[in-house]
Amino acid sequence: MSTKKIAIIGGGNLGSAIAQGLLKSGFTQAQDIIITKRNTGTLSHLQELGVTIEKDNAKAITQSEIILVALKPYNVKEVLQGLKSAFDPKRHVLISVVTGVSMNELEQIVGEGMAVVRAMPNTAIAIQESMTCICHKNVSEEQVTWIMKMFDQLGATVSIDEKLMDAATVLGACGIAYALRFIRANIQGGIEIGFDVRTANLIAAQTVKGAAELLIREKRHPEEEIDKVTTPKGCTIAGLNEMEHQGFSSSLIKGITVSYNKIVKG
Ligand SMILES: NC(=O)C1=CN([C@@H]2O[C@H](COP(=O)(O)OP(=O)(O)OC[C@H]3O[C@@H](n4cnc5c(N)ncnc54)[C@H](OP(=O)(O)O)[C@@H]3O)[C@@H](O)[C@H]2O)C=CC1
Ligand SMILES: O=C(O)[C@@H]1CCC=N1
Repeated sequence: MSTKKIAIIGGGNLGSAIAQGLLKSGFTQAQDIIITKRNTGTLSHLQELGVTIEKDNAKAITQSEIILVALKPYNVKEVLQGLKSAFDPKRHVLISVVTGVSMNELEQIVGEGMAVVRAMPNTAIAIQESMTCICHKNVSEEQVTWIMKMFDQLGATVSIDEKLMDAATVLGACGIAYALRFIRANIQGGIEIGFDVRTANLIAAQTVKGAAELLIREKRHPEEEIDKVTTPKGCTIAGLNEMEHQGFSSSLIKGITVSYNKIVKG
């Protein structure tokens, strides 16, 4: 358990999910989390758990050591500029989960020499099942150890070069939406061939979980596992080939590159 106080600036979808994951993990106690947003009404579920809800960002920052910024990319610079005087490079570590804003840009806004971390988690962080990619600047060894320990409580963590952060955003953070859409399509198909929606949901989700676990636990390549399922002249290969004729893999690869270009080119 950590006693460092964490301020989450921007308690929206991801900011709240991080607070939930931190509480579930036991890494941080509710009294050591402050979460901010302007319309605080949506944070009552966290308030009930003992988290401090705050409208005043500067107050949250001065009361904390770890400042986790989960604002939208379009207002993060303006909001942080207004908070510059609240930041203390000797005391604070700034962790940004904001898409497309570099560590240099963040450092320029909050102050030269500030310990800056970029982390790219996904919304499964709420249940400690995130994939989080991390890079950092001006961060001491002790701070890195602490940060990795925190994110390790919230799922899997990998350190990457900052130049891969946009790619990490697409594959890991957007990726959860792509995976969910895949599951939804399976549910729709499952209903068409006879299942009620709840049963189809369970079968589709557990099947995807099992497939993922085979890759994660056994460190296998997908095609190695697919080969075990595709009986010659069987129904799996017939379905798979039809999916490929319809552009299944191609549509995913194209979607991923469009998503990436949206971050890089705007
Ligand atoms: N959602 C996701 O799955 C992921 C998102 N990200 C990144 O995380 C960031 C947040 O995304 P997401 O949570 O989806 O966005 P949200 O819009 O849900 O959250 C942003 C929050 O910031 C609050 N906010 C706006 N202005 C201020 C302010 N001046 N002070 C304090 N809070 C403020 C807003 O609430 P209010 O208007 O009430 O103030 C809002 O709830 C983005 O940069 C996104 O790119 C990264 C990975 C995954
Ligand atoms: O869609 C978005 O822009 C954000 C970034 C990653 C997930 N959601």
